[in-house]
Amino acid sequence: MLQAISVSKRYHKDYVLKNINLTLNSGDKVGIVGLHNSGKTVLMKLLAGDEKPSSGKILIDGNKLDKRKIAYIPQIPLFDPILKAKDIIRYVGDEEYLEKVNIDKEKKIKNMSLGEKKRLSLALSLSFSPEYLLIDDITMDEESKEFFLDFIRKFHGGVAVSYHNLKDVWEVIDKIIILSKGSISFIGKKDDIKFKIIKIRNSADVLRFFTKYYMKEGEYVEIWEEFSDNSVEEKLKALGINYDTIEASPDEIFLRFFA
Ligand SMILES: Nc1ncnc2c1ncn2[C@@H]1O[C@H](COP(=O)(O)OP(=O)(O)OP(=O)(O)O)[C@@H](O)[C@H]1O
Repeated sequence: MLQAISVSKRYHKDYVLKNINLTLNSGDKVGIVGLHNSGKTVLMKLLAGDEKPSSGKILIDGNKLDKRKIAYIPQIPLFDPILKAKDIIRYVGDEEYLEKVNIDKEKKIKNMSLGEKKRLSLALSLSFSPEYLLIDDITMDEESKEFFLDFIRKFHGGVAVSYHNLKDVWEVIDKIIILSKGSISFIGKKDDIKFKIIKIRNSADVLRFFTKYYMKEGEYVEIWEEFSDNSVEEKLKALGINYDTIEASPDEIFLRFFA
């Protein structure tokens, strides 16, 4: 169990993370999403033990963080550009780990794509048999991205992957954390973030009855309702108003309510 307990982080006077509480259990696959500058990278660094919180604690199984239990893939891994993959892996293990991440041992860092550097970073951690995998951002070449998504699917420990949308990680995650300006604005299972959009052709009647809901005027009125809630639809039926219902995509929901 990797935990953040009341974690805040500030640089000088500015708080970039505020009172973060989260638990990553073995087997959890969590997508951490947020807009640019919402705090994803800082949170990953703290969970990985690369930086210390200004207040609060990061614990692993109730104890002080043990970095060897965590494979942390930074947003941009930094290696000496003149070295080859085999020179780097030599510090921690043998070249079999390079084969596991499909990296040519003779390839120089300066000739690697960002995705390849991230795969090399993973190879370094694999030698420790990590229990948790933290991947900061999956912006990378398609081959590397597919590699990481597949790795997440097969990994038995706990995974947290950060990104700026849910769509690209949706298939491999089962939980969601949304960061907004350094705070958690949503935490829950994938099923907890379901909304439907009820579309009604604009009419004075509809506006009169539903002023308290989130609406967009135009040709259609849109009313957003949580999936489990049927009160708007029941009211529309009672009033004899025709409507269509569509499911909002997870990213529409994230951007509209939690970003
Ligand atoms: N070392 C630092 N010193 C000062 N401010 C920092 C430092 N590191 C991060 N920040 C600030 O913390 C905030 C959150 O940054 P962070 O990189 O975690 O965002 P992010 O969600 O990962 O963004 P992106 O999607 O662009 O990667 C930003 O305002 C950033 O400028």
